[in-house]
Amino acid sequence: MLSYFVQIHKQPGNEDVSLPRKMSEQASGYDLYAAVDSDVVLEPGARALIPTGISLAMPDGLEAQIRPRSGLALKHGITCLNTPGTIDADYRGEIKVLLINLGQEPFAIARNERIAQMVFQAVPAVTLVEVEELSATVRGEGGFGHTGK
Ligand SMILES: O=c1ccn([C@H]2C[C@H](O)[C@@H](COP(=O)(O)OP(=O)(O)OP(=O)(O)O)O2)c(=O)[nH]1
Repeated sequence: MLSYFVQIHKQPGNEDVSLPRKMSEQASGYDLYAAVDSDVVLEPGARALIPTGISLAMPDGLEAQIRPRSGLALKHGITCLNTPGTIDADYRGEIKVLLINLGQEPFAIARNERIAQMVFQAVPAVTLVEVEELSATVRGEGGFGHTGK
């Protein structure tokens, strides 16, 4: 199993906000906690950028993905608008979560509430090489449902 050390830093004023946490031993995601000063109410259809109070330093070759929590999505229609959100290895700013309320009722996000999850992924080193022609395949240019139902 690949293993990495990732540095985590709490933004000042957020000592009380939980660090990202795995809720079971083999969970893929670390739950992220809202570092809002007071409740943020998301009206149906509204979106908001929710701070988490943390920033990271990952080794080169790693990214973090911000993904929705299925329970919030099922019960309240709360999901991430840009999912999965991409946290780059060289980003040192506060991690924020762009939530949207696709439900029918207003939803209040409280300080220290679990709002999303963060999954670390290895990113291969890729060099794009421009060529005049691409190698042939059976599929060719077929896509967007060309194989039918
Ligand atoms: O859900 C997210 C997505 C991104 N980010 C931060 C980390 C990421 O490294 C940076 C830039 O994200 P992205 O590349 O998605 O944004 P962009 O719209 O392309 O902006 P930029 O020009 O700053 O790269 O913003 C978050 O905190 N949460």
